[in-house]
Amino acid sequence: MNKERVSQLIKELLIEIGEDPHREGLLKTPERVAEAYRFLTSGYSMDLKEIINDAVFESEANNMIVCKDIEVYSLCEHHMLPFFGVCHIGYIAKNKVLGVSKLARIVDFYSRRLQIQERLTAEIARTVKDESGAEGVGVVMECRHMCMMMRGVQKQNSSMLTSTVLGSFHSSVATREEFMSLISRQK
Ligand SMILES: Nc1nc2c(ncn2[C@@H]2O[C@H](COP(=O)(O)OP(=O)(O)OP(=O)(O)O)[C@@H](O)[C@H]2O)c(=O)[nH]1
Ligand SMILES: [Zn+2]
Repeated sequence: MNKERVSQLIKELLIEIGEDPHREGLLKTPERVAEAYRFLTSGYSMDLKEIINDAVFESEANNMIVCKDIEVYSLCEHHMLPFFGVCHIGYIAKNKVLGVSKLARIVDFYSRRLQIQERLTAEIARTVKDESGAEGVGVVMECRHMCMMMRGVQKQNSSMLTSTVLGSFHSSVATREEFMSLISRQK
């Protein structure tokens, strides 16, 4: 991302919305916004191999591994407004487990981009499966979309639930139910 070019575009945007980019409070705003967008879209420039960093460990575990309530912050690709919530990931290992932080890093890799929630959910599931070699993966995400809250239809309390199930999570009702019951447990 060219920070100078983005700052210039934000300055022009400020003028178009009726603001004065020369007033004191806005002097550094174009640069701040450019920096914020650099972070919020940093997924485009991340390298998946670097993120995983070979943190895949031999394990005899062949039971279900679940990491729940991973925070998600993304931008909807239609309005470039935030959607945010939590992501739950489960997988059944096949002789290998992923470093647990890598699940959250995979979430950030795909969420720090312009997204729709359905694609984000599917990309996370596919990557967890590919990187861990798991026999099955389930991902459930629950998010609230600012484009539905602060504009448009203005619904403050609705949230969107998406899920992707692959391998044994797809073929076995019992596996899917075990996953759903684990992520529904109260702390
Ligand atoms: N399925 C899905 N839809 C999304 C997501 N994020 C935003 N949207 C929807 O994308 C749609 C875009 O609809 P349009 O009619 O083209 O745009 P709009 O006139 O701004 O729509 P409204 O939001 O209804 O005012 C809206 O229904 C949004 O709610 C997402 O992650 N998944
Ligand atoms: Zn939107």
